[in-house]
Amino acid sequence: MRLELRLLADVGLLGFPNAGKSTLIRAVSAARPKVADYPFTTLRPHLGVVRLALEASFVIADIPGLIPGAAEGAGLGTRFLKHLSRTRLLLHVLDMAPPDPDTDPVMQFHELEEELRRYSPALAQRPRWLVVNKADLMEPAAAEAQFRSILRRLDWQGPAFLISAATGFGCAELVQRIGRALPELPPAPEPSREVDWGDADEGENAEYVLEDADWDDWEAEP
Ligand SMILES: Nc1nc2c(ncn2[C@@H]2O[C@H](COP(=O)(O)OP(=O)(O)OP(=O)(O)O)[C@@H](O)[C@H]2O)c(=O)[nH]1
Ligand SMILES: [Mg+2]
Repeated sequence: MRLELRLLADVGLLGFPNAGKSTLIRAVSAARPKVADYPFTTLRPHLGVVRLALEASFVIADIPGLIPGAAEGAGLGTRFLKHLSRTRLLLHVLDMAPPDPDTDPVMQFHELEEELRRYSPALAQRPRWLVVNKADLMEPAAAEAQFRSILRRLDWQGPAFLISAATGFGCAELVQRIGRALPELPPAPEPSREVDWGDADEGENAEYVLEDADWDDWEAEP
């Protein structure tokens, strides 16, 4: 048996490095993960509490970015995705204006989705909203046109938001919509087995999970 610590969050952020996940969690919560213009700034998960009106709140998790090949361990791999296993909603954060003109946000979307599917088909089925970030890098009309073009090329049918995590544009509407949607979303799946460790050091937003045994590790009795 293997003992794992998992963080508990309602909403998880998914995206390539530099998409602006940490900037977004800083914009909507008191969490202060580091933000920088190089990939893999975030090296471990961070939780932020988003406070809404009327005492309501939800917890959002920022995890390290994923890159193509993450399922085989490229970059920081996919192991941090386990912290999203109990979320009820995923936000797929896309950089709408990557610095390299050859980088296509729609291609990046498909690449990340592929890594997610390879990690866990169940997690890939979880409700996922599209968050198109860095709107401030373009004139408003151009940003809107680029947003529409991304949605059209993805044939995106679900909720989608044009935001700027840097200026806060669109962020209030995003968190309000999340707050309204969460009560309607299916509950997070229960882990197979849980261990009650009382007041574990990691606080109320963590749980220990006993993973099923890998029987290949066991030797047969003589
Ligand atoms: N102009 C602009 N820059 C942004 C915005 N959001 C993030 N950035 C910049 O993009 C870079 C990456 O931002 P981060 O928030 O660190 O990105 P991340 O997705 O957390 O990256 P990793 O931790 O490496 O996965 C930083 O230089 C940010 O200042 C935005 O809305 N507009
Ligand atoms: Mg980050």
